[in-house]
Amino acid sequence: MSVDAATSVEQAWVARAIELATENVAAGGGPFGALVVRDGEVIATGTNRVTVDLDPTAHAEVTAIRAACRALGTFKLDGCVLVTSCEPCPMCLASALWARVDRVLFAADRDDAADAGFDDRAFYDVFEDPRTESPTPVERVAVPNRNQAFDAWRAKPDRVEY
Ligand SMILES: Nc1nc2[nH]cnc2c(=O)[nH]1
Repeated sequence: MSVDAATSVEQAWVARAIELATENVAAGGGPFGALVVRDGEVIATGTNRVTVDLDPTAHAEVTAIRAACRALGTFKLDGCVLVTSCEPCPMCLASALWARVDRVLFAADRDDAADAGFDDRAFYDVFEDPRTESPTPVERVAVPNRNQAFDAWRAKPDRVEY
């Protein structure tokens, strides 16, 4: 869907995410804000808390997803829309996938984030561009019991799947 096709309600959600992001800068956090919306209702909001909480995973989208899950008492956000001031980074996109949100709406993109000094685009390149090597080595270690935990999982009849 193109940005131009967004409804005025969606535009208002995005505007709120940008407002949260801007307020968060003044509060000492990163310039990112997000909302989780279900049936037109804002379930939760989130801002970037990386430097405030000393948590590199505390991106706005992740904090919004965590807050929404707490508010709804679930780990599944199907039926929800994640609205964010900036295109989700690979971690936030993966979080949205794991949360099973129905849609993601964003305002600024990875190039805008790069212009502001953030590595979103560089990290996308690690996943999307085969010529880009991961700056962090990721190496497999050969062990005979590599599937031990998966075997335990498959054998557990009352496992909670997600
Ligand atoms: N989308 C997004 N990108 C980021 N890059 C660094 N922090 C963030 C964040 O909170 N959200």
